[in-house]
Amino acid sequence: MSTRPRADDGAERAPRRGKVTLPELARMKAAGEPIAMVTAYDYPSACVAEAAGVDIVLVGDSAAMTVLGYDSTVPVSMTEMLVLAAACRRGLRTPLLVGDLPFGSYERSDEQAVENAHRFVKEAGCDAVKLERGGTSVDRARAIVRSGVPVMGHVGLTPQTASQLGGFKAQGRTAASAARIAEDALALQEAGCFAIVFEAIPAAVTELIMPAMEVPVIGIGAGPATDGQVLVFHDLLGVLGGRTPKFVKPYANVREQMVAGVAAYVREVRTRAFPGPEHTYGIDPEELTAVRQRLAELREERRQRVGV
Ligand SMILES: Nc1nc(=O)c2c([nH]1)NC[C@@H]1CN(c3ccc(C(=O)N[C@@H](CCC(=O)O)C(=O)O)cc3)CN21
Ligand SMILES: CC(C)C(=O)C(=O)O
Ligand SMILES: [Mg+2]
Repeated sequence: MSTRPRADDGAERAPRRGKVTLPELARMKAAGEPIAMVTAYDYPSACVAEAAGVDIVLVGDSAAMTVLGYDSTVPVSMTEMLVLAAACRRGLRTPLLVGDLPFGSYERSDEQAVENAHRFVKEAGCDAVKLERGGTSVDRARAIVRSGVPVMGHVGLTPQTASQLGGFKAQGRTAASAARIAEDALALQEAGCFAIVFEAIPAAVTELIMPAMEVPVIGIGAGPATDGQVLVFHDLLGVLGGRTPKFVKPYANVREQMVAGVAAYVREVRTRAFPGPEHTYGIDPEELTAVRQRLAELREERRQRVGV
């Protein structure tokens, strides 16, 4: 029947019909079916998202911190993002694939924004792109949509400009800040964004804005009122260890398992318990005799050449 990849724990939801599209996401919002989004940064994480039945995969610029080791999202380049996005594409069939435009790749002009959006589509096979903030980003979003590429907006805590926001801190905790978030979200919606991420916003503020939102809103630290949720792959699986944002729920502790696995390997290398016979190639005894003879001949030839 279905040739769709399946999670092997059997705990997965009902099989889905096919590729997730923009109309499908709009239908899910209208039907009140929550949208599940996760980040991915490479082929294995994309394969996991596919097998788990995720609706939207975001190649997040959080890659700067989760897989490249930077201490903010600012340094990651378009070139780096394209490598990661293309790897994700090769692991995905079903979810919508969104490329996160990195800091510096869309602010300069509509032309720059359209060019880099097209690179995500043409060079990495993305279905859509995401950009941060209101203000000039609203014009960039409009330009990219008009150029034929779907755009996801992102308001609230916008990590690319976190220094202007006082760091990685929740937003919308004053009337002025909450009103600004609402205005930015509405402007992005009017610019043609097919969905908007709300990040690190009080749940009560999200609830007040939601009735005005006609496109799907995907929350991360924005409470339960949104149309869907997104988390960073490495956070929800506990790949990294160390501090995680307040909104993260750890569903696994993969780092512990990875360290234990590598440590067990190191132990067995040192005790020569690995490799065992089952990891070792055999050879036909007659061939082995011929090998022995041939090596003896080579040794003899070498002795005569070099002397000794
Ligand atoms: N691994 C990872 N996960 C993320 O969700 C993520 C990144 N990296 N990198 C970019 C941003 C940074 N993010 C963050 C980081 C911290 C908080 C947070 O909850 N901060 C606390 C403490 C702030 C403080 O120091 O006062 C808060 O209560 O707001 C939120 C979002 C979200 N993004
Ligand atoms: C957390 C999501 C929304 C993001 O922008 C990222 O991972 O870069
Ligand atoms: Mg991002």
